[in-house]
Amino acid sequence: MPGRDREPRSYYVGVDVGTGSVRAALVDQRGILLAFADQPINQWEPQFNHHEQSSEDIWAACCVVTKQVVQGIDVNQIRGLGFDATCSLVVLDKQFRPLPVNHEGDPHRNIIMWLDHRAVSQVHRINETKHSVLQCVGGVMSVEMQAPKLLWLKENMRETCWDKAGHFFDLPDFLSWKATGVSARSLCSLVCKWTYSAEKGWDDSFWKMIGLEDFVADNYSKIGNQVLPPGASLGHGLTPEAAKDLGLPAGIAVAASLIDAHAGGLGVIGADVRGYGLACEGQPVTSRLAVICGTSSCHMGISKDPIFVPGVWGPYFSAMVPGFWLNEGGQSVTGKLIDHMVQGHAAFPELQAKATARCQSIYAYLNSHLDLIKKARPVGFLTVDLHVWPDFHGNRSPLADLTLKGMVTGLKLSQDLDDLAILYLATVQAIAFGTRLIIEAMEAAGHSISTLFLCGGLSKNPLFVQMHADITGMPVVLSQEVESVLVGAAILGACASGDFASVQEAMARMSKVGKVVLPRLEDKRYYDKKYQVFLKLVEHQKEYAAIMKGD
Ligand SMILES: Nc1ncnc2c1ncn2[C@@H]1O[C@H](COP(=O)(O)OP(=O)(O)O)[C@@H](O)[C@H]1O
Ligand SMILES: O=C(CO)[C@H](O)[C@H](O)COP(=O)(O)O
Repeated sequence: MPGRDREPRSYYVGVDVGTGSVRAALVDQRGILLAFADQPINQWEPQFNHHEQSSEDIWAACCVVTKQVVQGIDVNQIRGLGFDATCSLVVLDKQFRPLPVNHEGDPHRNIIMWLDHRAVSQVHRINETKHSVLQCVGGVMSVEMQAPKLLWLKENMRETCWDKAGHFFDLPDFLSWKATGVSARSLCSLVCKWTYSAEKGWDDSFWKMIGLEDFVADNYSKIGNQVLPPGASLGHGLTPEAAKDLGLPAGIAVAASLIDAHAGGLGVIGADVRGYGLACEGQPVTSRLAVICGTSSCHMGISKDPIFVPGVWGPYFSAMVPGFWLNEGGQSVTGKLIDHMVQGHAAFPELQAKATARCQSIYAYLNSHLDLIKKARPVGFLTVDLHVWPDFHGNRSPLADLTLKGMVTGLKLSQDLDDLAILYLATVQAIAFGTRLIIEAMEAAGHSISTLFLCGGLSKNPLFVQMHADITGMPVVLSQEVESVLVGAAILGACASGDFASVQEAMARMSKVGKVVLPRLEDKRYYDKKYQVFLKLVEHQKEYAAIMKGD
């Protein structure tokens, strides 16, 4: 279109803090990524099930990647900035300095990560209260939420942490505070991880009942008594100090944030699907399930009315798409489990050497190796006698049982590359069966889902995507921009800038279909049989536990 290039362009910066790395992108009004940068972040595991990070490290990484993506452009064209991050707990003292969350007293490590399971005893006691707030987390609170972690700090680190703490932030809210000096919390974090209700606010009786009456007494000032919808513009925008750190102009709009999975949901769920022949075309957006697959997988389904799904978090009002209720199913380790299985196998050094020699990622190599050994049958049939139960870090949904463990049946004496490749395949399939179980629970409670929208690091793996299509029997939509979580973060920045009237409008303009992967329906019988075995595995695991508990 003549003259179009001369129009001043508007850019947004999205920053996404995942478990393993920080990513930033420069995104335009059509949702196109013009620049991308990433940087790994430190994690500490001082003891089993304790996982910690550093808010200073993470902020420094945000600054590095943001500076990289805006290099060479006129920064005055940047209209807004949005953050998303994992729902980890950041602890600061009364002067906003990091406080240690560990007995070693290392103040650098002031974050209890989302996957930290130190607060098992606390979460059991919280669940025993049967308080009504638990109805909005699937009936059972997860050890990965904030209330049990806060109680752990009070009971285990009273003098060194609890008494000195001035501010407890969800990581996405910490980032928006750091950028603007505004400590208002996002409705997303508070509703999904802190038991806040969009309609009723905090429930004093819950905090008193679990022994954290301290928050009630000081009017929730340490955990948030000002709450804003995701995408709302914060204060006066980017402070001069943060602007210098990030390499952006002071005063640009900064949005109230989202948890990473929720940003992924915004990045994919609103795309225009016309012309792809999908069952969700012409149907309400509630027929779509966004699945954000990174270290963990999160299954985000929305509805017009609240739906209570046992073992699935929510219903949360307006926590992702404004005006809709959200249910969030999840698997605590998916990418992390695949990495664990592959890296722990005896043939891993051989795999690494061969992949490096071919300049391929280990996963691209494994996928081509499976193609080589599958012979005449479809690749998925290589696991006819090898089955995996994937809950190596407990089950988040729909069983909501953190005592569950991983299982593998069908092991042989071989340790070669074929063996590694087939174990990897069985693990990928087990994760997809876990998704099927979550979808069945959501549908039994009233959701009606026809199409999956995948994003996150694992959606770059074609085998992972195809197995999700084959095992759920649903088409999988992949976005035009692989880094859809960053598009979601940029949508927040775009909303805060005022360039779009609503999150829905920004979603419709900025998220786009890239590719559709259809299920191989001819393999359905085989996967139905494997699913039967999958369900038997957990049944048997429970039987074993009962036998061992008996006299
Ligand atoms: N190109 C790829 N092929 C296969 N797996 C990938 C690829 N890229 C990332 N992954 C996997 O995705 C997971 C990390 O996803 P990511 O979205 O980066 O996680 P997080 O947001 O938790 O940091 C890892 O398990 C990694 O192995
Ligand atoms: O609990 C979650 C969202 O509600 C996520 O699992 C958690 O934030 C980690 O995300 P990721 O796997 O992308 O690192």
